[in-house]
Amino acid sequence: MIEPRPTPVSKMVQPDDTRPAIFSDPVTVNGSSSATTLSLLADGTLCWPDGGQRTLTIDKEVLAFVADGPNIRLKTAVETHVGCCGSGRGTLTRNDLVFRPSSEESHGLWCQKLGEFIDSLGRPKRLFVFVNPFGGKKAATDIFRDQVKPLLEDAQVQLTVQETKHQLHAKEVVSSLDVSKYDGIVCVSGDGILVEVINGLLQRDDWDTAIKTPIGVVPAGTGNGMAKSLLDSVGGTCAVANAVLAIIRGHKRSLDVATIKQGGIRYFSVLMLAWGLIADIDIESEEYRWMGSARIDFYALNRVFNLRHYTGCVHFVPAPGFDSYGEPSSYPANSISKGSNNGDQIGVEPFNSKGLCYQGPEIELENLSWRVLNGPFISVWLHNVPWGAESTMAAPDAKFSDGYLDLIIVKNCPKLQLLSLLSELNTGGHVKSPYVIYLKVKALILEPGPRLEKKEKEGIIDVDGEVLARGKGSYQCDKKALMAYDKLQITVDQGLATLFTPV
Ligand SMILES: Nc1ncnc2c1ncn2[C@@H]1O[C@H](COP(=O)(O)OP(=O)(O)OP(=O)(O)O)[C@@H](O)[C@H]1O
Repeated sequence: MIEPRPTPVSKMVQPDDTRPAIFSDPVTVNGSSSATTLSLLADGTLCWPDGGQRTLTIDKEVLAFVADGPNIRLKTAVETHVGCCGSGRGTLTRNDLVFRPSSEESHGLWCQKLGEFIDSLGRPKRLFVFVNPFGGKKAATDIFRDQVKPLLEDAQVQLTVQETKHQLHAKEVVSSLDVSKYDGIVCVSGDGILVEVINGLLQRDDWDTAIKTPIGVVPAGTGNGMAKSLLDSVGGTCAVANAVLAIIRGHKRSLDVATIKQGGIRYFSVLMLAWGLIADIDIESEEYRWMGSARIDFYALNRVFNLRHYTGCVHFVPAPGFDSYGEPSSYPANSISKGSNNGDQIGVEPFNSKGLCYQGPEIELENLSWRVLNGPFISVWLHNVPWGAESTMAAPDAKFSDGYLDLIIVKNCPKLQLLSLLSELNTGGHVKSPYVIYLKVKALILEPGPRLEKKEKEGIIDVDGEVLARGKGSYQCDKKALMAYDKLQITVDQGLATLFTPV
């Protein structure tokens, strides 16, 4: 949470006069009667003596500056540390630091030097923002108005805001948006809107340039796995203000995109795919939504005590160092059967109205070294980033752009041990269990089969929190899904998408 404060915040540090200054001149700070020397150092630190040496780092702490008559007003957001040694991340305090240069000429030079430095940081100036009023606790509209907009306005970012009106609205908008008018697209939502944006960008005929548009995520849904993964990767808390500051600062990182393919249908995933226990808990517990967040724990217990095992197999291309898992096999090509697209799903057909969409990575799958793990399985889980939700660290070793997906498999596991490893999902400790197979893969073919205990019942395949396929006799199997409960292929394109990221 960012707290506005009446008094300026800057850091007091030991004097360090050895760093070169770009510009240095006498000023008065915050209405003080005595002048001091303010210096802008080459690394973007502003420092001035005031009892001790005070500093502000432009990249991290200055949102923008405005010329305010004879004064210059710096809009700041400074992290203040509480507790011993100042370790860890603290709270953010928003503030203005006002200084008055000694002359009109100096005022002009300060504006020029500050402007040049901020411009060199490559920060976004124009953003297209999606707000999903229906995501999570239906708080995204308030979060945007109270926490996101004020910060972006302080940072002088021009905003074009679109509230999503229905499912797939974000995908629709993005598929024809003039992305050249924006320096990024921001999702004030859960992961669902992010996934729509990725799929919308990749269904354009100019997908190869469109997908380079940086995407920002502000946690305002139920599943905020991507925002949590980004913020946790730098030791930050998954808070709205931290996510917005990361967007303002404009640092970027690339993100692997997985292409899930069945027949002519493609779906682009950036978070995870689940089949078996996790998918069943995630999707079937919807029925107990009235219980609030307890529904997941309640339904997980239910599922463990009435445990299902799914027959089928997982063919995979292991990452280097993981080639001892499973048995050698060959590319089980030919029969990736036709999907069941009913036209109102998120997936992408290989052709759009004008031409060709993104087809997935160009990999000669038949030339790779395939291996296979045969069922029955309790759970098969594929993860692109560490966190699947704010409290689920599914794949602690997952990296944003290593070009691999983390595969987490549970086959045989006694029920008590299964409960214990589910309880460790919030720390990632489950992957150390002897009952968990944890490896990295470059490509995967999933052949889902029926339940061992009830051959007439099949399962659900869950991708990024949405149902991708519903087998016979599964939960709500009369509802249409994008793909058939049949063989599907997953490949990874290393670093295809770009995210705004904290550093
Ligand atoms: N106006 C709307 N009405 C209904 N659904 C919408 C609307 N706008 C977007 N959606 C859908 O809401 C879904 C959830 O979006 P979001 O990413 O914000 O939240 P989430 O945390 O992933 O999911 P949820 O909170 O529903 O569990 C998306 O699939 C999106 O298509």
